Amino acid sequence: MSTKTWVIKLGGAVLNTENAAKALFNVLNADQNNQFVIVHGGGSLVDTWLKQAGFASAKHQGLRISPSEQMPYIVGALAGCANKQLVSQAINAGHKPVGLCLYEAGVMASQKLKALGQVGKCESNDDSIVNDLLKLGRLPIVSSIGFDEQGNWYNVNADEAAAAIASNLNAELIFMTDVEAVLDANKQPLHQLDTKHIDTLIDEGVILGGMEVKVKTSLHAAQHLRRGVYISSWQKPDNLTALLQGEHVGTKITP
Ligand SMILES: Nc1ncnc2c1ncn2[C@@H]1O[C@H](COP(=O)(O)OP(=O)(O)O)[C@@H](O)[C@H]1O
Ligand SMILES: CC(=O)N[C@@H](CCC(=O)OP(=O)(O)O)C(=O)O
Repeated sequence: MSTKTWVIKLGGAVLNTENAAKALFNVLNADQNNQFVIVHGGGSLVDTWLKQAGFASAKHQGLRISPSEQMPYIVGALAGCANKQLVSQAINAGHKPVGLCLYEAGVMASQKLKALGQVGKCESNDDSIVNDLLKLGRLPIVSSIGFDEQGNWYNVNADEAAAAIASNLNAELIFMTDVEAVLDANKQPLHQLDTKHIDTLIDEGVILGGMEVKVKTSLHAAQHLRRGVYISSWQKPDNLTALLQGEHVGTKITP
């Protein structure tokens, strides 16, 4: 079997369940045929840190409005605490992780929309150290903090960050979130979704918030990568085992 590179995006809520990330890292340890890059969120940790610092935080279409004065807390939570909590669990599971942000992973950022403050969008380039780290047998764990050419920092949605890295690496892409699949209006899991179906479900308000960003980003990635992208749950490590073996678990977003 030829070696594939997989980008696995972990929703930040994985950090709220003790050792949930470690269980996923154990799955990766059992797979010697493939190589892996972890991209992670941490939205719930950012919520907590901003609240503790006395800031109100608002979202627009699933993206956190990120004023400059809040960025030290956002960067601290995502590139600092969340990243290092995952590094800690990866070491404990027997990996040799390296904590990175988008810059080292070869993804430059720029301001998405003035009204959103320091929210960044991804502008990929090739200057990445990820492949070098993979060759050294290291496990890259990438936060979604990005920089532009002037060194300004940005808060990038972690799903968009994962898609940009998967695109750079031409990798398989899995989003591990806190629900087993994208759910329909009756809360039943949807096994497959394409453009038309996604547009309808968003228009009907069935897919919203963070999931709206995730399905739109998945669709864009699936079109760019020309292959299916999966949304599944980190709550069951067996899901990850099955996905790595090519089984269909959760929702497959097709180009
Ligand atoms: N149709 C839907 N199916 C499943 N989850 C949905 C749907 N619409 C909105 N959501 C919400 O999206 C959440 C997942 O998005 P998000 O919190 O951004 O995840 P993550 O942090 O893993 O990126 C779910 O917990 C759920 O509350
Ligand atoms: C711009 C924007 O919305 N950034 C996100 C980055 C973290 C994230 O995406 O975390 P999850 O994957 O856990 O949701 C935020 O500040 O919450």
